[in-house]
Amino acid sequence: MAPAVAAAAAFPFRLFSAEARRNTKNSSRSKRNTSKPIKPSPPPPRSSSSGGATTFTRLPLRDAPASLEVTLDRFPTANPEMGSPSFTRRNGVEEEEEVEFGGLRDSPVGGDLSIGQFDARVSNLGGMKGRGASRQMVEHLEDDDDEEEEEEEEEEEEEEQVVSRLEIFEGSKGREAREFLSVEDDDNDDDVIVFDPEYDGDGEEFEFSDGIAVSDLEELHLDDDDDDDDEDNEEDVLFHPNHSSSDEEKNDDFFEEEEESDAKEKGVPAVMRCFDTAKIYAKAGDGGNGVVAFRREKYVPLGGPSGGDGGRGGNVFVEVDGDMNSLLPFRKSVHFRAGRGAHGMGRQQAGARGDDVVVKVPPGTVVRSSAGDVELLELMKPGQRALLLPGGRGGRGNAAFKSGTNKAPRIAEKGEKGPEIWLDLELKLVADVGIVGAPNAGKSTLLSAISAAKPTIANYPFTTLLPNLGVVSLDFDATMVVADLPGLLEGAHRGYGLGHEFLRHSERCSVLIHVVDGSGEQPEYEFEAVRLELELFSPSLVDKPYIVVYNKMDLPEASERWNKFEKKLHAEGIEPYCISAMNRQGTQDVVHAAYKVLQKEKQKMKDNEEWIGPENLNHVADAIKRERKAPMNEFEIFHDKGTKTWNVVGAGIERFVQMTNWQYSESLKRFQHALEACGVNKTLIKRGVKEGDTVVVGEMEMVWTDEPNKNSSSKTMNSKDDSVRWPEFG
Ligand SMILES: Nc1nc2c(ncn2[C@@H]2O[C@H](COP(=O)(O)OP(=O)(O)OP(=O)(O)O)[C@@H](O)[C@H]2O)c(=O)[nH]1
Ligand SMILES: [Mg+2]
Repeated sequence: MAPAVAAAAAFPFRLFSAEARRNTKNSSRSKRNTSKPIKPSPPPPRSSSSGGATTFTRLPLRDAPASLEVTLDRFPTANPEMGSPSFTRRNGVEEEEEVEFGGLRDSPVGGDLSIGQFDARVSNLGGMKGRGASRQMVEHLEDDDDEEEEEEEEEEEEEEQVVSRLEIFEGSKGREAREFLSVEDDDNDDDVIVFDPEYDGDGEEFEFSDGIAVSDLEELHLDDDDDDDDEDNEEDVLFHPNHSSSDEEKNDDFFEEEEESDAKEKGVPAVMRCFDTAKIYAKAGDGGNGVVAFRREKYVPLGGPSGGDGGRGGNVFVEVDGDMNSLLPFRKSVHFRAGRGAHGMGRQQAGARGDDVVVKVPPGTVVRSSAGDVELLELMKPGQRALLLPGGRGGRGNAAFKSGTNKAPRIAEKGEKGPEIWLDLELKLVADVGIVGAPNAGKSTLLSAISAAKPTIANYPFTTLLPNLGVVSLDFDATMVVADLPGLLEGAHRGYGLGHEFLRHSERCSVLIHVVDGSGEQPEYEFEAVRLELELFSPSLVDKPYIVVYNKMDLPEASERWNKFEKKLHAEGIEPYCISAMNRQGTQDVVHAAYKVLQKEKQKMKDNEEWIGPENLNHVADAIKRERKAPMNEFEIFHDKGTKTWNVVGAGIERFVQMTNWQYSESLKRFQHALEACGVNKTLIKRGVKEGDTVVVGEMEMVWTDEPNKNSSSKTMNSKDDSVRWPEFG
């Protein structure tokens, strides 16, 4: 049996990466609806401890056309035919140095590639030879998770197919690695050697005449004797397959202009619609990738692994800003993305943390998740700050994988993806007292009479379009906040007029002042109608303590009807006040009465608060953190008989897959070990998985092959390669 087949026996899957498809043009939306039949993939249920509040990026695994599937179907431990490729490092202009490697080699045009245990076929690179293809790939990898680039990607379909294939098989990436190199070299000569099989070296420091020997790095000897100009005599060998420039990604589209068209609500101007509601998108930063690097120092021939960990992604906070009084700023700023962590570097240098993002909201904002309409936070007091989304953990570099038996691990993790979420914000005004009533009743006039507020007053209905706030001072330390709300019409609860837009604000007021227009034809009827509207909108509103104020007593028609009105209300057990808001007559009595009722209400609320206890504002982030700690052996398997697909769903194992960097050869072995050890293979066999069935774990799709199973278990478990390390999540 050929070595390739022998190694394959240890692993019952043929792998193809859904991630590779993500980077393909053909996976774009326009393609999905065309010729290829799409196998429906039932979205596997996810366990979410945040009550459905948080959504994580999940790729449409089975939507991509089958033609793009990259299949790895042989896993040779070594390829004897490969020989020993070499690379040439050019130091300065003339000095040259050659280092020999064995193991991996790739062809610039096509043919067989082998990476560690894999053997894979890259077909027809066409005109995209060598370095050109590498550059293309890097450019698209940078745009990895950027939605805005999708349209551009559609235009460059053909090139991307090549890119997708290369992405799987390349051991290291060209341009970004080179960027890293050049930065280092500017001030520190030649500290780092970046391995790039595609790089032809024109005009830059290093040149590689052939592929990379990823599999045999222990034997690496980079003699530094020629480098007299190297001050610290230290050199790192850096493998960086997916080194994307974090600067570009950082907060680029912070406070992006909102481009999604507002869902038009009939007859309500945008300024009113957005005054107290907003929809925003928040995403915590992804963790930076860990890297594979090896220390190289003069007189230290085997410096050991020195790849640093990636930096943690930035967090998303929500903070109450006392200076804000509406959600209008969110009309323009919809997307809030925290910065991603920087990638790790050689010499065990960890990447920098991503920048945090603080979403500032006015007091009285209720935060809900758009999906599922789950209430997440209620932020009332200025200065309150909640950690909403914690940034992703940085991936570990190869230094972290070093062990007694594997002293030169060639494995590093990708950074963990930061969670993302769409949020509905709703502002409930924080007023102690709300003035309600029919349009033109004199509500704004009353507010202007009792406070320093200057609302617009005019003799026509719906003068007030947005709520006005005023502070009423009774004494040095006795104040209350009063809100004048837009007028209510009959049918307001069904959307007539404007009042219903703002009725919810009155839900938060402790006391209501109900203003009745005394000059109206039937003040009693008006009073009843408004009460009914409040009740229909929310029964809790009518239960609130309220004061009835009969206004415009200076007008003869109002004073004529007062007795009748008063009698009627007395019969209902209500004591109405009569005032002339315009002349400021009787308004102080109303203020004192309202304040008295307010004090009673506050005392009641205080008594209740003792039972509630302090609120944990970070509970959303806590739930996400808990989910991250989910053990790998807690998973569920869903079988779709129609498509012969087995979906393995579990937060732990999916996270493991997401953080696995498939471009390092040892990653597959580690994954293989993980599937075996956490019982996925066993469970699949128990449930009757058949040859050719598809197994989906997170972003990975695999095809099950029966044959190797017979003795796979023992082989895998007895694997001598100790580079397999269990992740320590947290
Ligand atoms: N004569 C007299 N007119 C008043 C009195 N209070 C208010 N008005 C008048 O009534 C009209 C409406 O007053 P506003 O305070 O704008 O009434 P509103 O209830 O705020 O009306 P909307 O905001 O449209 O719902 C204005 O022309 C005021 O001058 C009052 O006590 N006496
Ligand atoms: Mg008004």
